[in-house]
Amino acid sequence: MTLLLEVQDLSVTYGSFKALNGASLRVEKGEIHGLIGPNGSGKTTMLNVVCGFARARAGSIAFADARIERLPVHRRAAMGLGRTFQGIAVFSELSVMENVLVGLHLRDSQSFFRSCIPFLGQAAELENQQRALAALKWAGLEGSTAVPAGTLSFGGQRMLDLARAMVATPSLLLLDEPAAGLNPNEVAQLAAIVREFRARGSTVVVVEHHLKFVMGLCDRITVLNFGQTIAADTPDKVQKNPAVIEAYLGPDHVSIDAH
Ligand SMILES: Nc1ncnc2c1ncn2[C@@H]1O[C@H](COP(=O)(O)OP(=O)(O)OP(=O)(O)O)[C@@H](O)[C@H]1O
Repeated sequence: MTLLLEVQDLSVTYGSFKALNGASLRVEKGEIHGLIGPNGSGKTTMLNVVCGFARARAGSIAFADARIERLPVHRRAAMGLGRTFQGIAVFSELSVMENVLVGLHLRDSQSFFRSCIPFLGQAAELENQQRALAALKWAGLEGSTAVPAGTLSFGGQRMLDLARAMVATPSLLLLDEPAAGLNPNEVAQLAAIVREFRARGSTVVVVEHHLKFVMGLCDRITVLNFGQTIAADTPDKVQKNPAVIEAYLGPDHVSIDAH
C-alpha cells in the first residue's frame, strides 16, 4: 500500500490551550479511514490543518509525497484535497444542480475561464453539467436537480453537500461528521456513496461520532484524545484497545458499544 497522507507530530495551540499536541495520522491510498475521539479531542482541528484552514505551530504534513504544511488552501485543493464541513452548507436559494456547479467552478479555475470563452465555454458548461448530473445520481438526487436546495429534506441537503464535494473527484476527501442528524436509511445510503466513491479511486477520511457507522465502513481508524493520537488500527482492534475504551468511557468499562 502507498501512503497518501502522513501527518507527523502536529501541534496546534489556541492561546495556551493545546488543541493538537503532537498528533499523527497516516492514511493509505485507497482506504476509508476513520478519525474518532471524544468531544474536543482535536478531530476537526486535524482536518482544518490538513486543508490549510488552520496553521500548526509544529509538525509536518505530507500529501502525495509533497510537503504541504506551508501551502495555502487553494493550492492544497488543486492538489486533490477536498472536504465537507460540520452541519449543512448548501446555497438554499440556488437549485440543486447550481449548487453542484458552484462546487465545480470553485475547485477548477480553468473551467471558470473556459466558460467565459464562446464555444469553448459552451462545451465546458456541457461537460460540467454532465459531471454534476453524475454526482447527483450518485447522491440519489437526480430527480431533484431543478428544485431550490433549501426545499430538500435535511438528509437531502447533506447528500447534496456530499455531491458538491465529490464532483471534483478529489484524490483525498475529508468528511466532517457526515452522518450527524441522518436517519438509519440515510446513514446506510451515505455508507454506500462513500464506498462507491472509494471504488472509483478516491481515498476518504471520515470524522464521526456515529461509531457503528465508522466501525462498519472504515478499513482503519485513528483515535485522538486530548490532541494526541492514542490508537491507529483496524476497527476490530481499535474497539478492543484499552486506551480507547478508557478515553471514551472511563477506566471502569470493558467495551465500546458500537450499536
Ligand atoms: N478557533 C478556536 N479557538 C479556540 N479554541 C478552539 C478553536 N477551535 C477549536 N478549539 C478548541 O480546540 C479543541 C479541539 O476542537 P475540535 O473542534 O478540533 O475537536 P473535535 O474533536 O472535532 O470536537 P467535536 O467532536 O466536539 O466536534 C476544543 O476544546 C475546542 O474548543
